[in-house]
Amino acid sequence: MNTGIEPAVRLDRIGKVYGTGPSAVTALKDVSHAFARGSFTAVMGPSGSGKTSLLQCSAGLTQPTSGTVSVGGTDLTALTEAELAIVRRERVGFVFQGFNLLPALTAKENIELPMRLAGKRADQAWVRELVGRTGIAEHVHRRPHELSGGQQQRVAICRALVAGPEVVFADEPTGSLDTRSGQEILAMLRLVVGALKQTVILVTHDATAAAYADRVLFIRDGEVVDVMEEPTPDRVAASLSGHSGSPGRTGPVR
Ligand SMILES: Nc1ncnc2c1ncn2[C@@H]1O[C@H](COP(=O)(O)OP(=O)(O)OP(=O)(O)O)[C@@H](O)[C@H]1O
Repeated sequence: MNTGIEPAVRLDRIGKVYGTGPSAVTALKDVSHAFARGSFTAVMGPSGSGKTSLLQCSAGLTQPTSGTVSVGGTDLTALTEAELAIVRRERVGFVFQGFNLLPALTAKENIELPMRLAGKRADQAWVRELVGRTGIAEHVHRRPHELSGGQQQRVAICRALVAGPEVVFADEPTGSLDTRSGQEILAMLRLVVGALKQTVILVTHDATAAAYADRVLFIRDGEVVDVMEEPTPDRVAASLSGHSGSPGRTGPVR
């Protein structure tokens, strides 16, 4: 199962079709990609290109129509809904644009919530390390409305990491933040990848945000059309504008 070289997430020829008959919409076509452990990947593409579908299939939030998805060597497409729910709670972390913190709970209680829901106690040394690394240690007893947007997103990052997930999915995590707070959050995700060897998959529309990643997957019409290694904001922006014509491949599609 977990053989060291097994990627954090492997997509093998996944397709996703919503609906049936004449109204069917094909969101993903035959997508294959291996997300290496400890890597930071951005997923970019025009509106409706399939980014959210890719993320949802990869995270076990929805099943692909064809192909297989493995997280840490476990084939999610072979699991029951109850088994998938355990994978989502214990092996995958999520960070969303809207933070999704519970307003009645303190920051610390929000961070520890996934563990409580799993009937487990959060490892206090790990919680201290997370809040220390994300710079919110002195705010842990505040409730979300007493924190800035950037601080709330740091809390959400700690919550995503508390169970020691194999992969963290971040869907437009800076979408509701000002530029500076957004950059701090992206730097934080970068740090988490570097210091904690965490695997992060980031969906974004923003070339500057994508450039924090190790590589960028460009999606169009449900297909991976380009992979860029060591992206810079300028190269990402140029590649995005190039996609309105023929895609200029900058790396292998795996
Ligand atoms: N539940 C659904 N039922 C039917 N069609 C859907 C559903 N979810 C997504 N789609 C369609 O699948 C295609 C891909 O959608 P998806 O949300 O994955 O794209 P996206 O790249 O994330 O878009 P955006 O950047 O606008 O969020 C679109 O044509 C969309 O309309």
